[in-house]
Amino acid sequence: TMVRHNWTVDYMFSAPDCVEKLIIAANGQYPSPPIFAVEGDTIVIEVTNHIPTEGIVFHWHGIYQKGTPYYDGAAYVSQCPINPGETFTYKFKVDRAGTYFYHGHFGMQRSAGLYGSLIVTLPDHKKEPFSYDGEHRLLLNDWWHKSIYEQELGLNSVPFRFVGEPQSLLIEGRGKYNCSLLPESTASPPGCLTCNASSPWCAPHVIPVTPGETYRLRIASVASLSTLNFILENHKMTVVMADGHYVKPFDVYNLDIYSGQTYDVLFTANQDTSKNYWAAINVRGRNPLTPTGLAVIQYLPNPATLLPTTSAPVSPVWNDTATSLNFAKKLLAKPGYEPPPPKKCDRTLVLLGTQNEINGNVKWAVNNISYVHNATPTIAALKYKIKGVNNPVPPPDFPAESYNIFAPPSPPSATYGTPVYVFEKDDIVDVIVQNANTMTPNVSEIHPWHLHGHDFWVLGYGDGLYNASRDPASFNLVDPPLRNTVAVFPYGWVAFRYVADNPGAWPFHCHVESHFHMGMGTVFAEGVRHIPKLPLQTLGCGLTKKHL
Ligand SMILES: O=C1O[C@H]([C@@H](O)CO)C(O)=C1O
Repeated sequence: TMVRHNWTVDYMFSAPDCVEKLIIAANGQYPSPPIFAVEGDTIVIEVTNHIPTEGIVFHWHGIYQKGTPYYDGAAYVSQCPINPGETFTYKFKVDRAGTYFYHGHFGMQRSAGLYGSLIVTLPDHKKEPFSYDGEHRLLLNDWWHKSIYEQELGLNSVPFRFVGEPQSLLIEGRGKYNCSLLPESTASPPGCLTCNASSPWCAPHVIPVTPGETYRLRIASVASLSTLNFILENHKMTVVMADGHYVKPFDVYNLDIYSGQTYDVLFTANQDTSKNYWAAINVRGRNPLTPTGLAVIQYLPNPATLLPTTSAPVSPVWNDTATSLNFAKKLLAKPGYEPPPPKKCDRTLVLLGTQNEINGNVKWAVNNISYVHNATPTIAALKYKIKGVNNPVPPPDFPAESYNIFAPPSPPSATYGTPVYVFEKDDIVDVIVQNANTMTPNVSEIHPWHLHGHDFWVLGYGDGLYNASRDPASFNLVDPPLRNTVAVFPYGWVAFRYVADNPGAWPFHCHVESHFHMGMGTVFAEGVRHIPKLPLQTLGCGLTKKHL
């Protein structure tokens, strides 16, 4: 079946947390419209860019794009941005049921609010290995009051101005900023809107449940910066899926979700029916300065306005990495439902992620290359053999086994580049992402790494510097979980395996919006000879014009 949408994308004033600001939205809706499809459907989205001043693209996060790598929606990797006034049609198949989402993938458009849910359900003749009575979507994110243009300028300024910790946390696009914290001068519109029950912006998101019934929550994080910890007050959750793949079910009272990840969890409304409860998110992984994001679990027939009288649920302390790692290690593939990985790899790539400095600018780099876009999309450069686009060729290997990951880079040693790691079609590739100290002594940050066009098996995590002769022996080759985004913990490494069976050019990057914007990413490509003819509408920028 074809699932068709027609979207017009524009700027819009919006106040998701009661404070008005500029956002980007499709069809004047925030979050942008949800897409519902059945496994095997073809999704057709006709997008008109109504923004007068900038191009846009849409990335369909977690969708393989087999045979349509040019519709992956990564600006300057898989296509030219859609110019102001242009109409562009995405057309791709969704081949695996699960909880997904989409978002803008040009500049920091995701942080401007350009995202929505993409829910793929099973066809009638297939059944989930679990049962439930109803379901709810929960798109989670962190929120700033500055526009992405001010944020972007700050990131590119000398001295550096970081985006800082978010002002609010949102659940399904709703949150509530503590307006009393705003300076007097900005407390009138367009600043803080009146926070009262009659203002639709200031009401929390509501999750209605019938007592006794079991619900599936489709949780997705599109956060710009924060690791979020999700809690259902008083309710136990059973984790059943991660990034659209079945896991061995296990119970939790809270869960960490990194930007770019999704979880499907089940819970039963089995608490005191006279009350409503909080669904909550807190920041973990960074010293939090942001109040808890809250939604209401409404036990019907209680009114949604019956707010819990309890205080906001509390998450494990932000820097308790052992708890995060413990949760990460509980995620194992459900046997019989997910394929195990191939037993051996053809190639191992070790990638070192560092914070760095280039001409006074704070940057992030992968193997000392800080990623910058080239005006010619990588997929076009590969397909049409346009030289000089993806440099350096070949991109560098891991700098040195003797690199000191426990100290700031010394001397800062990154350069700008537009690398592409090219693999043979069907190569089995192991990737080790090595974390290190930032420019600040004794600081190493969490990074959620996302690969386009693929899922990968998460083979293991380790502390300190990866040891190629010792560590592979510890890899889980029996039941590692499949996913598209995985966190690397402070001063540690993460290893995953994937099969390069999807001809195309696929970004591999930190899903923290500012970090990717500051260069923390690279591109993998495979099966270059098999890349299909590129639709004209994806071209028309950089040297592709000359080529055409
Ligand atoms: O990219 C970042 O920059 C700051 C800090 O490292 C320098 O101000 C921070 O916390 C980041 O995640």
